[in-house]
Amino acid sequence: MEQFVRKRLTFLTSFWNKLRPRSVTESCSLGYLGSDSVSLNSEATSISFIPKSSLCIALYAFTARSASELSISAGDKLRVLREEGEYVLARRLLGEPAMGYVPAAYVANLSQGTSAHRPWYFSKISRNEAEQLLLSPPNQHGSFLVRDSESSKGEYSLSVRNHTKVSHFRICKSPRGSLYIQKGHPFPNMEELLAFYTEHWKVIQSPLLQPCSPATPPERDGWERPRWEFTLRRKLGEGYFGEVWEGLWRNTVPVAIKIIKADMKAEDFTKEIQNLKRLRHEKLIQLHAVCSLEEPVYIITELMRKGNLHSYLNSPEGKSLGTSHLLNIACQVADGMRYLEEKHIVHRDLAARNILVGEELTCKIADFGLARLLKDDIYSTSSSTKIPVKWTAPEAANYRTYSLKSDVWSYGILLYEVFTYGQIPYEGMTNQETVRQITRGYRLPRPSPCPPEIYSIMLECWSGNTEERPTFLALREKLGFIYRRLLSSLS
Ligand SMILES: Nc1ncnc2c1ncn2[C@@H]1O[C@H](COP(=O)(O)OP(=O)(O)OP(=O)(O)O)[C@@H](O)[C@H]1O
Repeated sequence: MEQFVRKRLTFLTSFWNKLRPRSVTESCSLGYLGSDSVSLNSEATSISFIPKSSLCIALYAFTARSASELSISAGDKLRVLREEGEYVLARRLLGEPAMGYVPAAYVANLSQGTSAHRPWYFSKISRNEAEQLLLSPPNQHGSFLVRDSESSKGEYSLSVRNHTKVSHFRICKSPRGSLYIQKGHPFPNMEELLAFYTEHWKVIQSPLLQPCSPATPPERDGWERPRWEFTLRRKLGEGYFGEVWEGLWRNTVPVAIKIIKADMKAEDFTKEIQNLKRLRHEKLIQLHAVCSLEEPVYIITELMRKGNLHSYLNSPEGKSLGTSHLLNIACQVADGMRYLEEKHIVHRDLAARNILVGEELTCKIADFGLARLLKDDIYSTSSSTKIPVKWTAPEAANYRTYSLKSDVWSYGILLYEVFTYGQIPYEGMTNQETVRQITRGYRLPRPSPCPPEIYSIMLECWSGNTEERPTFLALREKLGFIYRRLLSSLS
């Protein structure tokens, strides 16, 4: 009834307000949802009537990458419905009604006072954090912030950068609520206190020139996903960087999840991630996502159900493959390598153990941990990275000079693995012996199921003269031709 009369008989508003003052809850939540021009003071009032954690402001712009995410602009007001890992589910309060996930680090709780209207208020940061922030770019001499005092609850501290140092001033609160730095010089609110010391900065010998800039947003790119989206199902294997699990993405998409060991150096595995991010080809393992903002880091790639090619060739299913299937595998790997060749990327660890097998004999190249972009067609390393000697060309094993031609040598060894159903090359020989024999001109013998035509390709790959080794483009064409000819002879 009251609502009806208020709405219809607006000229009686002042009378109604005297008779039955409107409830604060009602007016505040309406103000919040319906207007963009809510001042900080009115926010402060409304916050006490709506669960504190739910009202937030966007600190940075974020562009949604999927239908489940919400694009926001810096300054947008949001209602956070729940927190999920590194993301929050939020509803935009103004403009087009929209809801979705945004990174938690991109929003700040309004009850903590972070607001476009009080850019100098940094609420819960510590004295040390304040110093670090003020002393790092883009902050400079005269940058300042107000934070909650660590030692006196309910009071504040003013931190000001003075050239290369930071000075801190306690802002005390009198029993009547006024604020002061110097006893006997109170101000009714923080704005007035700061206005006074901005003008009379000499009193504190620290000029207040500009509010502190917040830290730049944490680096995120389109690959970063919240961890809760992934569930681990079954351990598939283990490598140098950690365990690999079969898992599900959002309970629907099957994926492989590499869980990086906590003691791994970030620079080592980030190389693999960077390579996966910039390469895309149907014969290269596809990166789906990463969870890299906290440990353990997850690298999520497509799931190849039949595991690595070396184990697969040794399995009953692998052992039953005929020559045409083996040739098909060889063609797929050559195709993936041709793509890397085109991009001037040297893999450095091409071997059957680093090829993954999926349904219908799909093969994809994996393990880009050692892959490098070639500057002058040759990559030299002085580091003593563990070398898979039996797969490595002599010039790379002896002098650490890697090139696409050393990958071609490794490809020849991979052909040998394929046509021997996963036998170890140079079986019974040590690494040292292998290098010695190779340098003397020894080459692996032709495996019995291997057609002479394919064996002569292997020998070309193992030419001592790098120039005489074929390119991957030539290998793909030659093997493709032999494969098609074989298929037509079978049909
Ligand atoms: N995407 C995937 N799909 C299915 N199985 C996988 C996938 N990635 C890895 N695996 C399995 O997990 C095993 C370990 O993989 P991982 O890449 O960690 O190590 P690796 O290739 O054996 O060697 P390295 O120590 O050089 O990393 C692989 O041999 C393979 O069997």
